[in-house]
Amino acid sequence: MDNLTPKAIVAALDEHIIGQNDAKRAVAVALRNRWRRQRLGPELRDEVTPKNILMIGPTGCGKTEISRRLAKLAEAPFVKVEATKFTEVGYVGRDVEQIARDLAEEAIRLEKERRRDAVREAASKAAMDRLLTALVGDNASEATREAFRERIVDNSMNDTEVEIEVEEAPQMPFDMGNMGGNVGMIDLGDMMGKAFGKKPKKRRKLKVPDAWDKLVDEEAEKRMDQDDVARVALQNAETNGIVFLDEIDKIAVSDVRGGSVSREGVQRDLLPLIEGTTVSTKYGPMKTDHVLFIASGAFHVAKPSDMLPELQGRLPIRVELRALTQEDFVRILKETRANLVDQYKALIGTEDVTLEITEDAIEEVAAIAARVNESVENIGARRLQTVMERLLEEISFEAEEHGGETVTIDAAYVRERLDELAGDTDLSKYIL
Ligand SMILES: Nc1ncnc2c1ncn2[C@@H]1O[C@H](COP(=O)(O)OP(=O)(O)OP(=O)(O)O)[C@@H](O)[C@H]1O
Repeated sequence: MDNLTPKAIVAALDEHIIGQNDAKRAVAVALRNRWRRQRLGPELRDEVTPKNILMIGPTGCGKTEISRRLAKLAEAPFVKVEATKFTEVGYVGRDVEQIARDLAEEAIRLEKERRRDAVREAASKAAMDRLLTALVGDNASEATREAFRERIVDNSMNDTEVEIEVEEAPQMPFDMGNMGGNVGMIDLGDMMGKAFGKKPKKRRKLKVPDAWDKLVDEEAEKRMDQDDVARVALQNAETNGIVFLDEIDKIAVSDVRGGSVSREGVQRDLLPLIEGTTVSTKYGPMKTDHVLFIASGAFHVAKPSDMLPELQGRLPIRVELRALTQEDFVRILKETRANLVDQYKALIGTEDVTLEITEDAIEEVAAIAARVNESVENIGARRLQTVMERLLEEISFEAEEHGGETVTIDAAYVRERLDELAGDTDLSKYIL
């Protein structure tokens, strides 16, 4: 974290996201401010609240991607929520607290992943012991066990089924769907586990690889101090958590009637969460005061000034992201790390086929994506996915018949595969 200066953060984001410099700078500063806050004395530290960000820009231009990458860089718990979800029928006010619970859940997952390495070896050994006993019984000789072990390791038993005893959360005895959003607090398995000293077990028949995964999981869990995991994770969610609130513009316009929940109501419900409140999670109470909120929307119809004043005040940093151009598409295809072109090359490469995509083919793909965005609907860089998939459909389908060959995609091939589709608005609507 010490090395993550704003410049270093922007440089890291640059590897994945083309353009959108204002947004990158804003999130970089927000992240660095957290690090700075940790360095303050206790009195001041509690006063400094995150400067939440409002990202304004059309769909598919990198808003989520920047936020997600930022979280990954900081190893911070991250959740994405559609604000419109809370306007649906059946919504009860407190549902928004589920956002904090989801963040806690994500922090737990991260913390367990972090600790998994330390217990991997011991967990694998114990899992193998249990798997072998399930396969050959308690009384088999060491030689038999070893023979089976080798067969498991070299994947010869992948289709074999085995019955193992696994920990299981019991079925819900009644419909908890009616209890609104607070179900997240209750884990019946956990409760019963605590009440009876351990989780209930159940015999299940699984394929050997699935049984292996399940057993390693269980053995790893056993070796972690769950209370400590919860404590560290909750603290991480509180100080480093990032919530991405998409489609905030859709709840900014004044109310519509009939069935749906008041949009202003949703804004009011979100406020305490953003201002800082304490939410009860199944791991304990979680404070949201220092969670970073990144709200985002296209704001084609509503304007940021249509939001409740209190909410506007809580999203003080405004950044605009611009719609992507054909030139951006070329760069996205060529320059970003693990770009689509490299992905397809690698995938097809596994069939021993060398896939070449020429420069002018990439230019042509970008031009077609831009054209379809203009004529059908602008879905930004997402269009590249559909166009590339269509372009490579035939090669993907037949690849294994061309082992050892080199397949070259040039501009002529791109035009041949896509021109007609791209030129026909009706067809593009369905296919590209
Ligand atoms: N500027 C960019 N550079 C590289 N890739 C991009 C860029 N913008 C978008 N993408 C790619 O396009 C896809 C969609 O982008 P993203 O999820 O960030 O959209 P968004 O702006 O959040 O839109 P929405 O509000 O609809 O969710 C992602 O796979 C992302 O990698």
